[in-house]
Amino acid sequence: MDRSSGDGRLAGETASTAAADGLVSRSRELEDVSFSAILDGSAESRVQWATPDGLELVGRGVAARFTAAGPDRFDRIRTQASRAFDGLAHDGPEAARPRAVGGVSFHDGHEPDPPWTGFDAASFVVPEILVTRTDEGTWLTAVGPSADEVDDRLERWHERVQDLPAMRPSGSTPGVAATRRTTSQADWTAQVEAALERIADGTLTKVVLAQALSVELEGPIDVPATVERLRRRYPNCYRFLVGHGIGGTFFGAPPERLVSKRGDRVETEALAGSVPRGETPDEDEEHVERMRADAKFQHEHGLVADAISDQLDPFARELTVREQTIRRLATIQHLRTPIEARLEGNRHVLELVEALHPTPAVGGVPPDAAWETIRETEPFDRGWYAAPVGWFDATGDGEFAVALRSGVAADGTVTLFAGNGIVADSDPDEEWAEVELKFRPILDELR
Ligand SMILES: C=C(O[C@@H]1C=C(C(=O)O)C=C[C@H]1O)C(=O)O
Repeated sequence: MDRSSGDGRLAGETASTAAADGLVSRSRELEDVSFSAILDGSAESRVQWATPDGLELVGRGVAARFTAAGPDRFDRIRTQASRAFDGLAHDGPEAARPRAVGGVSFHDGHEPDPPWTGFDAASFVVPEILVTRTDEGTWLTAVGPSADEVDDRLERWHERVQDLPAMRPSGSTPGVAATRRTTSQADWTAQVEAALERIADGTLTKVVLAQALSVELEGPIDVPATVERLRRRYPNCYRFLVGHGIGGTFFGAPPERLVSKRGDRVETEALAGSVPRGETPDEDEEHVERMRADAKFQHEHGLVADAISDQLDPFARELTVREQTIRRLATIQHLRTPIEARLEGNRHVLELVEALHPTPAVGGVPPDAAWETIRETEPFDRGWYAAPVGWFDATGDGEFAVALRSGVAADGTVTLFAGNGIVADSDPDEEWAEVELKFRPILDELR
C-alpha cells in the first residue's frame, strides 16, 4: 500500500505555501538554554537529535513535512524535500540552517499500528522553531513561508526561550509498574536454534533477532528529561527523540552511526559483537580480549564491515577501513571498525542511507534471507527500531544513527527493543544475556 502524501503537504500546514514560494528562515544567537525545557510538554511535532561530539538540535512545529511509504520511499522524500528547500532563503550562520529531522521504519512495508501510531515508513519535518548548538554557539532559527511570519515567530520564541531555565532538573523517573516480554527465554532458545539450522543448511549466514519489552509505567514519563538523563549516562552515544503530535514519542541513545556526509566526505562504522562491562578495568579488558580473540565474534563483526564496504564502494573514489577498536559504554562493550570514504560525484545522504540500511549489524547476511527469518520469527513489529534516524539539509548533507537502545512511549507504556546477531556457534543463553544488557539503558531510566 502506498500511503505517501505525494507532495508532502498536509492540510492546514505551512508546507503548502513553502512548496510554492520557498522557505524563509532567520536565526538569532542565544545564551545557552535547556534543550529539554524547549521540548517540555509539547503536544505538537517535536524532534531532538544530538551527536556525541557536538551538534545538538531540537525542533518544534512543522514548516514542512515529508512522508512516504513503499520501496521508493527514499526517492519520494528527496523529491518532496528538494521542492520545499528549493529557493530557501536563510539569514543566519550555516550551523543554524534549517534541517529536516526524522527517520524511517526498519522495513518499507511498515504499517503505523500501535505503538507506532503516527510513525510512517518514512517521515521528516523541517521544524518551524529550531535550536542548534555546536562548539561555536547556540542559535534559535525560525522557518516559515514568509519573512513576516518568520520574524514574528523568531521574536515570540526568543522571548519565550529567555524565560526558560538554562538548566532544568532532570526530573524523577516514571517508575515501572510491570514488564511484559514478547519472547520467553524458552521461545528465544527455540528461535535461535531455528536460525542456527538455517545457518547450518547454508540458506543464512547471519541474522539479528530482536525482542520487545513492554514496560507499563507507574506515573507519567517526561521523555525530554529521560533523554537528558541518557546524555549523562551515555555521553559517547547519539540521542534522539521524535514525536509527531499524534501517537507516541520514539527516543533513545544509540551507540551506532549509520552514516554522516559532509560535502564529499562520508563516515560510517561497523559496530557488532557485544560483551558486558567488568567490575574493574582489568575485568573490562578480559571481556574485550576474549571478544577480540574469538573467531565467532570476529566472523560476526567481519560480515558487517565487509557488507558496509561493499555497499559504499560504488559511491566512493576512495574507501578506507580503519583499524578495529572498542566502543565502551556504561553497560556494554562492542567491536567497532570505522569506515571512511570520499564520494565520487554529488550524492544525497539519503542515497547512502538507502544503500546501507539495514547493515548486517541489525539485519543479516544475505539480506533477503535475513529479513524473511526476522519476519517469520519476531512476534512484533520493529517499527522504527534499528532503522535510520537523523537529519539532512538543503544540500543533501546529513547524519544518521541506527535507532538502537530505544523505546517508544505511548499511553502509559514504553515498548523497548533490543536484538543480537546470530551466527554459527551462537549460544542462545549468551545471546539472551546480551539482549538483556541492551534493554538496560532505557529501562534503568524508567525505574
Ligand atoms: C541490535 C542491536 O545492536 C546491534 C547488534 C550488536 C551485536 O550483535 O553484537 C551490537 C551492536 C549493534 O550493532 C541492539 O542494540 O538492539
